Amino acid sequence: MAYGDYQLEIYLNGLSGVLPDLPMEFEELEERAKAAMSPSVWSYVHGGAGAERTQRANVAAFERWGLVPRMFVGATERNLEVDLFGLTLPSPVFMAPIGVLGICGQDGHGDLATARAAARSGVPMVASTLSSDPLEDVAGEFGDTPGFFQLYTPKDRDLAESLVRRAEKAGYKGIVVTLDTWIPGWRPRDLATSNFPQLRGHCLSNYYTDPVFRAGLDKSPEEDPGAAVLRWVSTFGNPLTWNDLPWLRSLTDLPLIVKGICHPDDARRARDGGVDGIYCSTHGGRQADGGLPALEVLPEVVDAAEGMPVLFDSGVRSGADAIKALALGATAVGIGRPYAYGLALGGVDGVVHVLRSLLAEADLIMAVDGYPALSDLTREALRRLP
Ligand SMILES: Cc1cc2nc3c(=O)[nH]c(=O)nc-3n(C[C@H](O)[C@H](O)[C@H](O)COP(=O)(O)O)c2cc1C
Ligand SMILES: O=C(O)C(=O)c1ccccc1
Repeated sequence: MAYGDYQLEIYLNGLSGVLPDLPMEFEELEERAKAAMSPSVWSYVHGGAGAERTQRANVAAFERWGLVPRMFVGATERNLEVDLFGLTLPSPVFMAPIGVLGICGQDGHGDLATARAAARSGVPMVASTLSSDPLEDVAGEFGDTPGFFQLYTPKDRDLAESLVRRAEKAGYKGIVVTLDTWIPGWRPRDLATSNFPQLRGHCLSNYYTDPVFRAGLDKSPEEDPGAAVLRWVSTFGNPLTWNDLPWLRSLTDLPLIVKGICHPDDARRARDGGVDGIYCSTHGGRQADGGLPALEVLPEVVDAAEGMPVLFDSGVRSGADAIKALALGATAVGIGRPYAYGLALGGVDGVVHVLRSLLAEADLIMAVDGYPALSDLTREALRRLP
């Protein structure tokens, strides 16, 4: 079945009087998610760093590129399959790590719901270190869809190693190390309401179930939650330098992907340091304001990666956006906030709807514009607007 068939399914349902109960447009998705979320969760998910200029720039950057339509191609069959780290994925789309999925879901188990959506849609989830359910339970819901584990490298190296061992055992297919969040960025919205979910004990399940983390506590997190949170604060973010890359690399034989790379020199150095994938991202503008949009730096990062896979996120809101990132050289494109909104609105169904809609649009653009294969989507297919 082609991804674009979701369109026919929706129209046919309409003939029997059933209209989609989930939004078909991003603006409506956002609006309805806002109503479904508590004000604090909405602020945390929707907000970003500073005046949120980087966040807006990430989205706006897609407007500066346009795909050139090609005719007489007869693109009746599209192939969206992509090979990544020895896996064949059904599409070049994945769910970016989001550390508060637990509290986005209505039952407090949004990480599990997202993993179920991965199982149903075939779209891999990159599970965050910050999770309301342990990484083992999350992986238990993946079905046949591969999953990746995102590591926030703690200062305590034994804890880092323990988390990676657990991820390996649980069957994750790669480790994504996030480099841009060893310290939280300046977020005025959340500062104004002292809104930092982790400090209130949310989403720390991977730590609280970890033997190394627990061994560092006098009392268990159940007995003394306050002390456990303070221990988390003291170990959360390791300000890694290039000197730490050999150690990171030595942690696992799984594919190692570094997230937050936006400079070609950093991409080259990471490549030389033995990573398996580069993840170009500005963390959705949540960490630093006043920066370039991720899409702008993607081509130079791709060039520097010299054929190594480049994952991309930040600002992707539609199938059209995904197509542009792919044409600029991304191997796979990460969806962030949109699926968290889908989760808040409709649980597993909401996430699946957001993913299927995005993939349907991407597939239909490849059909309409005559680019039936991912390999047809090159920089030559795009024109830069003045
Ligand atoms: C609420 C929220 C929590 C996030 N938590 C994490 C996280 O735990 N680990 C991580 O690497 N990135 C995290 N990110 C960043 C995403 O992986 C991704 O880079 C970002 O959402 C992309 O921007 P976009 O959502 O605007 O497209 C988070 C993003 C959001 C919105
Ligand atoms: O909110 C985030 O984007 C995020 O990933 C994070 C995680 C821990 C501390 C600060 C930010």
